[in-house]
Amino acid sequence: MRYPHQVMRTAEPKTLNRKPTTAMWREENNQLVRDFTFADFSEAFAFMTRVALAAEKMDHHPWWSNVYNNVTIKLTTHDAGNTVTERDRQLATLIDTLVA
Ligand SMILES: C[C@H](O)[C@H](O)[C@H]1CNC2=NC(N)=NC(=O)C2=N1
Repeated sequence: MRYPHQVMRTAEPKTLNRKPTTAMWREENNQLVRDFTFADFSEAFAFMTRVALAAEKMDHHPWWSNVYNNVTIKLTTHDAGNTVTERDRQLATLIDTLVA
């Protein structure tokens, strides 16, 4: 049986468990770069929301761009003169767990 609040629910958050079709991180111009392609904008933006919360917790923030279902993330440490540091590698690893 369904309770009223269940009837009101919208679609299941299927977005959060789906694997994107991506290559892994590459190092390019002193940045760790990874491109992600999702099924649609909702999936891409759900992913970005999760990354944003994780980044804020780490106090380490991505450069990123989003066009519809594509997200590109570039990680570098501006406190270290825009070089790749352990903090970038940690955030990359964390981001990987959010799409796994
Ligand atoms: C003051 C603050 O902790 C720093 O500016 C943090 C915030 N987020 C950051 N993010 C990134 N990508 N590089 C940094 O050097 C950095 N530094």
